[in-house]
Amino acid sequence: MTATLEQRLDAFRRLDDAKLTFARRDWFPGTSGNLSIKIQNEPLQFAVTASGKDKTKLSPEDYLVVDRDSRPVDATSLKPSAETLIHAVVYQKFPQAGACFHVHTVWNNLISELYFGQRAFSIQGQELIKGLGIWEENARITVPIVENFADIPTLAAAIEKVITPEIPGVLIRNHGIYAWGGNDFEAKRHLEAFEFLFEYHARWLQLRQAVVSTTTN
Ligand SMILES: CSC[C@@H](O)[C@@H](O)C(=O)COP(=O)(O)O
Ligand SMILES: [Zn+2]
Repeated sequence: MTATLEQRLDAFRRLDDAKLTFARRDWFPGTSGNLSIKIQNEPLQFAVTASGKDKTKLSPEDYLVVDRDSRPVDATSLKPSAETLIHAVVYQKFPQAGACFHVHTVWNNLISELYFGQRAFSIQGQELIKGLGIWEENARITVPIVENFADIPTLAAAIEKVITPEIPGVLIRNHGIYAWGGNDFEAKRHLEAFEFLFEYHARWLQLRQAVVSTTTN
């Protein structure tokens, strides 16, 4: 069965909302980033951003519906995001995921490079960890980091290997983050929580260094 027109339009409208919200935060520099919302699991079909578009704008040619192999479901001149395969991997590994958002920010890039040696970034005792749906007191989370392979099937396979149901996101070294959730509301909340934690941690390191320098001089 293929997605109905109503389902497509609903997914496109939700993608418009998410896109404009993230664009206001400058989360799509240089046309980077891609977004998807799942329409159905069996067979997998999801709406995804078209490749190379200015994601700060809306146009009638922003999204298309693709299948598990990243192939457009309808005849179209639009090209799906170059990174569509990563969305497909997330939906196939976690059938309960309903939306997947990818942004490049300075903070997620800094954290991904700083902690690439450990292949993971960990943080503990931050209230915003609850934004990831983790409510235990003084929780510690660990976000996996993968190499930024230029070959997308290689990158998608590396991501597939490290993502877990506990942590709804993965960092790609000096590239960006993929975050997902049960629906677009939850994926947005997860993405915002991750970005807060990255920025907090990077700023904390800077501030701590500044304080150490002034007290030792
Ligand atoms: C223009 S730099 C970013 C791209 O190389 C890519 O990483 C990205 O996020 C956007 O690709 P796209 O094909 O538009 O979805
Ligand atoms: Zn990207």
